Amino acid sequence: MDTAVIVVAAGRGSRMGGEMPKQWQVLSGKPVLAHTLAAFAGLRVLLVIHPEDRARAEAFGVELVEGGATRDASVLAGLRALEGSGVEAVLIHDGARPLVTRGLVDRLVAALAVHQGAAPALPVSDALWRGAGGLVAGTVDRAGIYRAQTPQAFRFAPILAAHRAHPGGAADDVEVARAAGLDVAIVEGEESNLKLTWPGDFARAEAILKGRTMDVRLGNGYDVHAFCEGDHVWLCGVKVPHSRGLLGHSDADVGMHALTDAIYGALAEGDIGRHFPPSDPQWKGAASHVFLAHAIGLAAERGYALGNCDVTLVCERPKIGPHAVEMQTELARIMGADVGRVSVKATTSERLGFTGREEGIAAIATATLVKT
Ligand SMILES: Nc1ccn([C@@H]2O[C@H](COP(=O)(O)OP(=O)(O)OP(=O)(O)O)[C@@H](O)[C@H]2O)c(=O)n1
Ligand SMILES: C[C@](O)(CO)[C@H](O)COP(=O)(O)O
Repeated sequence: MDTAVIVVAAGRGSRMGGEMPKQWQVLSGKPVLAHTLAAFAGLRVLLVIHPEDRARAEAFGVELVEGGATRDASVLAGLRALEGSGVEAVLIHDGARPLVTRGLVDRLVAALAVHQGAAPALPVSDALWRGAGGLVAGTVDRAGIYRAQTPQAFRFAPILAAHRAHPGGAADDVEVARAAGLDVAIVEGEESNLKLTWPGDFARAEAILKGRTMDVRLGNGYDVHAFCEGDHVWLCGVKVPHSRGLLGHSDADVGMHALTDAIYGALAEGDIGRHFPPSDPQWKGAASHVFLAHAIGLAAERGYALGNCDVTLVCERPKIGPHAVEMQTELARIMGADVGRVSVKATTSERLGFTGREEGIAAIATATLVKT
């Protein structure tokens, strides 16, 4: 199913307090929302913001839409913005839940194959009381009582219709869905997936992040393509005019192939040939962004985001320098990564060897993947 994510972040965080709304405050060195968005790397993300936050939100490089005065209104603004885009499923997530994991996201998406909705929750384990005037006034039966979390996942058309029909004031999107008669499966939530609500929650979140073990993977890739007749070459997603072309089963983008193999390498997942066999005619002439998007998507499925990558093109000509920034920008766009994490550079081989004789272009790439 074509899936998008709506991250609602238009609230003002009145219970948290502070100089700026909680989703913009710093948690372990970066804004809360930067943690939240990292969990959805590789997916289409729509960030619902307060109009006052537009300037700082633009730095994330995701689609933005302005929210409303209530959470319901903000979710509806996000759903409306996705209408007509072909999205079939949507995950609706609180920007104020920065510790969501990719594993939870995957379990929710899987549940949507059999249900109209799926949402994470944990059973209540403490006794529940009713209180009045500072005294215990009664006990509430906790059997079958759950603590609801987000992301809450739905098939797109029914949840849009449900939100349109709802009068407002719902606690969450599951309440809206159920009011419209949708079935919503309970998926096991995660204790760490807390919502930053009160001042003490930042310290809890910091402690959880510290406790998550650092898991960094490193991969390398190397590729070569020979020159042939032609008037341009594709390098790192950019069409570069040249007196020759590059020979290959796909578009022969040697830089993007090396980077794709570096990501597969970091995942111990072989190389492009394993996932897109050259013997398969459907990949003939394929644009190489398909391969790179697949590799980074596989990384995201396993819970990894790009740490950084570095591609070196080895050729006498064409000159790469004038195109390097455009190449970095294009690779970052395909991978849903910050452009500051993507490097493209070049070297000649001092006229030595096959690259020196201008028989072809070689590329090497390194990539790190970081567990989110
Ligand atoms: N008008 C609103 C209100 C809330 N939210 C978002 O909904 C999520 C959950 O809401 P909550 O924790 O209640 O956030 P706030 O409304 O910001 O907090 P408070 O109620 O303390 O003001 C948050 O990510 C928040 O930014 C939103 O997008 N639009
Ligand atoms: C949607 C939600 O996170 C589910 O637990 C929650 O209901 C929203 O937060 P609020 O504190 O109720 O506004």
